Amino acid sequence: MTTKVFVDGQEGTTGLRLLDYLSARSDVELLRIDDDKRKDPAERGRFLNAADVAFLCLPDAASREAVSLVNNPNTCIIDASTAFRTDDGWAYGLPELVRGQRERIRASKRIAVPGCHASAFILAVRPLVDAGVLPPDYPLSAFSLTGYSGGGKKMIAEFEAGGNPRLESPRPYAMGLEHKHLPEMRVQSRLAQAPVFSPVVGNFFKGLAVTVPLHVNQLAKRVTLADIRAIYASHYAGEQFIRVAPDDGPEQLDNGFFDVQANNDTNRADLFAFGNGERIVLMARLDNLGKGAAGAAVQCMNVHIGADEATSLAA
Ligand SMILES: NC(=O)C1=CN([C@@H]2O[C@H](COP(=O)(O)OP(=O)(O)OC[C@H]3O[C@@H](n4cnc5c(N)ncnc54)[C@H](OP(=O)(O)O)[C@@H]3O)[C@@H](O)[C@H]2O)C=CC1
Ligand SMILES: CC(=O)N[C@@H](CCC(=O)OP(=O)(O)O)C(=O)O
Repeated sequence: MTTKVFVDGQEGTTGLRLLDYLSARSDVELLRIDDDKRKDPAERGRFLNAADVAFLCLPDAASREAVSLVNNPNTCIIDASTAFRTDDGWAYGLPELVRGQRERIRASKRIAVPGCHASAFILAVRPLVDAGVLPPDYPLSAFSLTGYSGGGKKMIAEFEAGGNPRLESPRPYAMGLEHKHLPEMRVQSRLAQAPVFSPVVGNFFKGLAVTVPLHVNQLAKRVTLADIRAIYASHYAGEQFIRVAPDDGPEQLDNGFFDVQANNDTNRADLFAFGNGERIVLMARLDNLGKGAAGAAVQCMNVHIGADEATSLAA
């Protein structure tokens, strides 16, 4: 039996990537809207209601509109936008979050795909909160290094047009400390307050790494780097898309340098703990268009329809 799939936002960065993943699949029938009607709400509504799975790869407002157009109770919506990620009526689309999350994704007809920075942050932080190491009221901060494809078509065009020397060096942004991923970071990590979060976009297409600094003497209990790696290994035991770095050796660091792009073209997230025993940084790395967006959306569909979770995805 094939699954009828519609991608609303098929011409955008995430939408095009999703179509790449899906077009090779024999278990999926892609419903394609005519290009000149792709922003026509009536036509979108027809396609959304004809789909078993509808991916929304749209700005938040257009996602909300798409949801309002769906009246078929069988249509499962998998939304890549920020609109519903902390909404109780939606399953958070991170199957590895905690035991039981896959069942939520399987059972729900409304699935919100996590933000790219948020995915990395939550994967690094949530296990330590659940293990009682990181107090929920710890004053966390974090920064993220990301490729420019995270900014969608507009930012890609700016970087690729060339001729702007200001885009050559890394650019910190969201300086008002109100980045749109803060609510999901707080809620899905079970923190009392949002972190001070500073993203930095660099002159490379894709790849993302979030860094979370910790003072060991401020934690609820003293832990070593090995303890943190063991907590990760236990939390993510059996997870094919999560890799826990076992040490800080040359496999993890290239002459002491960290490679932000090493997970590109995979759906994998790598987790690290570095430091000197007193001062620690947690790091999580992923492809912002893979596990950070389209890969995660496909993984959610695989879980929801009961397909092999790795179909179309590289670990
Ligand atoms: N890029 C990334 O790394 C990630 C993005 N996301 C999220 O995914 C969503 C899409 O992002 P991204 O692909 O980067 O964005 P893009 O700007 O690349 O693409 C958005 C697409 O939506 C189309 N669109 C806009 N309004 C409407 C409408 N009313 N009806 C139908 N189509 C519409 C746009 O059309 P047009 O081509 O005419 O502009 C465009 O093709 C966003 O919510 C974003 O937050 C999530 C995770 C990561
Ligand atoms: C470089 C850049 O601008 N990145 C985007 C994040 C893209 C993403 O994953 O977030 P959403 O799914 O919430 O869009 C940003 O920081 O807003």
